[in-house]
Amino acid sequence: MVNGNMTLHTDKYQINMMYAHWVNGTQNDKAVFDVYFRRLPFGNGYAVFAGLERIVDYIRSLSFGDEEIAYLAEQEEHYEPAFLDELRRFRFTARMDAVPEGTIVFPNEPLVRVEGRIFETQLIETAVLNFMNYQTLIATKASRIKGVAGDDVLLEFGTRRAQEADAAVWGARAAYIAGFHATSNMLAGMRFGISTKGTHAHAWVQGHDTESEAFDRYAAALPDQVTLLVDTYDTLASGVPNAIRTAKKLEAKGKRMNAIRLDSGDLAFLSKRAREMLDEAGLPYVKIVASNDLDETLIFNLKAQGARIDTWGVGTQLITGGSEPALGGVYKLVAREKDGAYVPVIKISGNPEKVTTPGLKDVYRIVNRQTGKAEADYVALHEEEDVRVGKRIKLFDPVHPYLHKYVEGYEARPLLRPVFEGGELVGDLPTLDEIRAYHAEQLKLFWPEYLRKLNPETYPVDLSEAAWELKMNLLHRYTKQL
Ligand SMILES: Nc1ncnc2c1ncn2[C@@H]1O[C@H](COP(=O)(O)OP(=O)(O)OP(=O)(O)O)[C@@H](O)[C@H]1O
Ligand SMILES: O=P(O)(O)OC[C@H]1O[C@H](OP(=O)(O)OP(=O)(O)O)[C@H](O)[C@@H]1O
Ligand SMILES: O=C(O)c1cccnc1
Repeated sequence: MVNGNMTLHTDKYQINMMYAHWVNGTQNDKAVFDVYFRRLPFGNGYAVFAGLERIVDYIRSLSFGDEEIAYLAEQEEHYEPAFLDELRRFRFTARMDAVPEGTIVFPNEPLVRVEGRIFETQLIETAVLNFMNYQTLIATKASRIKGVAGDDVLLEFGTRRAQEADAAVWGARAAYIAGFHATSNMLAGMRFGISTKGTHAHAWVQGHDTESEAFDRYAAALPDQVTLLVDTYDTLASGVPNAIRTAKKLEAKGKRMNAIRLDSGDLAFLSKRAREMLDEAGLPYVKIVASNDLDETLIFNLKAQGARIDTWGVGTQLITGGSEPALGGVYKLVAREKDGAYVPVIKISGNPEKVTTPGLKDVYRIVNRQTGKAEADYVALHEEEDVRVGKRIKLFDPVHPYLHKYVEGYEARPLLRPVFEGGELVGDLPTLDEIRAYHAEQLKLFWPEYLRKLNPETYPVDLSEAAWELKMNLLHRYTKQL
């Protein structure tokens, strides 16, 4: 884990901009930033928002101490002593709103909104994105795996392959949010209260004269949690028969063996055959755990092949994001204070997807009262009343505005909730188990078409007419100036 003061866990350009604001006397001007991502990972139809708890921990501990100040002074001779004194007095006094962890989220909607002095709101960009991008990516991958595993047990085994310690520990938490049952990482277990599970490695078997001696000794040491790894030499010829013998000895002592673990070879064939052998030996209660570079595609295929696997141990492909190593979340300025009031700002790009949506905005989940299902997310300017009071609104696709419909009688659920006000945390954060339960509940809000793993339907994220017009007006203003 990155230990100690994380205040300098930021890009140098943030400190440079803070300095330039300070030099120009604009450091107290207010600014509004939106955090969002533009593209869903893994071809999935949704993402699972995670990372807020770490963001909150980080913000609450922000402070430039002697070591940080001395380092900055040494790094940049232009940083004047009075600027460094200002940093010493730094306190986070801004407002932050965010969607709760575990929320199902979509591209181009604000997930975190930060509003306050530019001096503070600029500093935190890097760390906020770092935490949110990684944890949201892993929670989303875990959710895909959970989606195919159904009620089977899912164990997070990734630590040894994670991109270093923080990723392992926070990744284990993200996986748990999305429905994993336990982790092998003891630090994650201790820190977050996630249940921990473990079998044994090949080294245990290799470290004995015979496989059966290894199994018996392990069972004698931990008789209530015996899961034996059966593939060190030959799964069907020696591993499973030896495990059966050990299970019978345990029965004689009034104990029941938990499981065997398969870690190589054809997992469908081996699990079916091992199941038969265990059943024939009168051990129907002994479960089968499988591991070996598993991901959602393999688990789906193994189930389709009729594999008799009860528990899936998933490591590398989960904790690293597998095919997608990063979520591309961004932190964009959407309004700034001018003459005491907010003015919306825009970032223009040749790529229409990269044009930002200006203004202080809220996002609502529009839920159909008849079906209880979410119809669209609706991004509106903060001052707009219609959606808040349930008036008729126009839902249209911002890329193809002619595709539209009107809705009324809906329920509009605000997604952004206050997290900090005046720099103070608003209320308690939910517990990890509350987050996990909330996430599972959230999934029921969506039609299965949006949740399927392969070629899901695109869930609409719409702009209000006012938000769309503001965007178009600013676009035209700046393109005309060019
Ligand atoms: N029935 C199956 N259908 C599809 N993929 C499978 C099946 N059984 C196993 N796999 C996957 O195939 C990949 C290769 O497994 P395999 O055991 O052949 O090679 P390996 O990992 O090199 O084995 P070992 O650990 O003995 O070196 C793994 O990701 C494994 O999960
Ligand atoms: O396969 P993953 O999803 O990453 O799950 C974790 C892997 O870690 C262990 O293997 P080990 O470190 O001994 O390496 P190996 O089995 O790949 O040789 C375990 O036996 C799993 O195979
Ligand atoms: O407990 C296990 O079987 C385990 C833990 C971490 C990695 N691979 C396997």
